[in-house]
Amino acid sequence: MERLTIHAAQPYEVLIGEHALGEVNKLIQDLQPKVSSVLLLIDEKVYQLHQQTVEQNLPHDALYVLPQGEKAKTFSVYEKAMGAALEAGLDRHSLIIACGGGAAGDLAGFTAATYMRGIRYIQVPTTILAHDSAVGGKTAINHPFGKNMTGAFHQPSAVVYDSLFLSTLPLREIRSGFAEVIKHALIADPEFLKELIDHVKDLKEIDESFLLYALKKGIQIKGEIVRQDEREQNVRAYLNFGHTYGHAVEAWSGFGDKLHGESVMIGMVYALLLSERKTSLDFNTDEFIGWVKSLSYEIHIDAPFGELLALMKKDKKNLNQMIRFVLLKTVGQPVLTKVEPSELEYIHHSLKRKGEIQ
Ligand SMILES: NC(=O)c1ccc[n+]([C@@H]2O[C@H](COP(=O)([O-])OP(=O)(O)OC[C@H]3O[C@@H](n4cnc5c(N)ncnc54)[C@H](O)[C@@H]3O)[C@@H](O)[C@H]2O)c1
Ligand SMILES: O=C(O)C(=O)C[C@@H](O)[C@H](O)[C@H](O)COP(=O)(O)O
Ligand SMILES: [Zn+2]
Repeated sequence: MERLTIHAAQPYEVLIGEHALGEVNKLIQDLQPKVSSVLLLIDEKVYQLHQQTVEQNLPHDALYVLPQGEKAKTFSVYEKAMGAALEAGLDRHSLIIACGGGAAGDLAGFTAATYMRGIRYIQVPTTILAHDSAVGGKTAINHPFGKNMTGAFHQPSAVVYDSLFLSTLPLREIRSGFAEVIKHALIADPEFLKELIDHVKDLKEIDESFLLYALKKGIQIKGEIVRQDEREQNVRAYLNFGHTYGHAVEAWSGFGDKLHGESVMIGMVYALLLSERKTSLDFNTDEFIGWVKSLSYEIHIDAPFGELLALMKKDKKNLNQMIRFVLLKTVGQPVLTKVEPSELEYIHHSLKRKGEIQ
């Protein structure tokens, strides 16, 4: 197990690797002010698969089981989680443990951010994707109008990322989660991207130690951006690479039909094609597309452009009614750029053509 530090205004540790869960008890005991009680909010599937491990390692006074995955990020589940916190009698020195993927983490984090105007929480991520979601303090629930439309910045007190959970992930979730690893490489580190392309030929067979290395690297990249800009006033927007079109795809498909990482991959390929037109991108996009297709990622969605545009018009990065996209000049050099709907429509059709070519 290793420890990384996230240098937010209030720094905190990420414990990552084998046996990290064994540290939770001590970690909670050491928190100041002393924790008065603990509510565990846990993804249903994770509880089913790992109940014994969870009961042994995550101390709690009350437990509330969340619906699986994205179904947890709704107003009605938020109300129920809040009710569970009230019923458990949490006070301002209580703690919430968020255990699950990004959806459970976002819902539990938002519950912690708003319970009595904010109590502490720790993240216990259980998916590959959650190397991203558990770190950085973005918490939220969805609205039919768009992803994460109600939320708060609220940093966890710690992140405990035990690799034991990853062994039960279905391939589709591995693929979805790995898209955010690729995102971290694209926005920050050409060497890392090269390592990913060289090592990862089949997502069913990623070497365990390489996976852990890649997750740590992703967390370090994200941590450095969060250090510079915790509340997305400037460079944090780069972490949103692939998410403008990606979130539209996710919302259009009803939150669940297309997974977050699957949608982000479509959004990243879209943003690369847009970069070719807007920034004279210095990158071999076709080679990249070949690689991600070989990993069985889809790179387009058959959705009407007008409906995706309406969703992109609600994106949180927009200013003064202008859609703003994170584009790349080259790998490791993102830039936030205003884009016209006509340019977006052109790329939507190019992407469809590329997506249809085998
Ligand atoms: N807050 C952030 O900074 C941030 C960053 C990236 C993504 N997100 C959010 O994260 C969410 C996606 O997270 P995710 O991909 O982790 O998906 P998820 O939380 O929806 O979980 C995916 C599925 O895997 C199951 N699962 C979880 N852990 C498992 C395990 N160890 N073994 C077997 N099954 C397991 C869940 O029950 C669910 O069905 C999206 O809502 C996205 O918006 C947030
Ligand atoms: O941490 C960030 O900042 C990100 O943008 C990370 C994204 O991967 C993540 O999906 C995030 O939830 C998107 O945030 P949003 O502000 O676009 O809702
Ligand atoms: Zn994301």
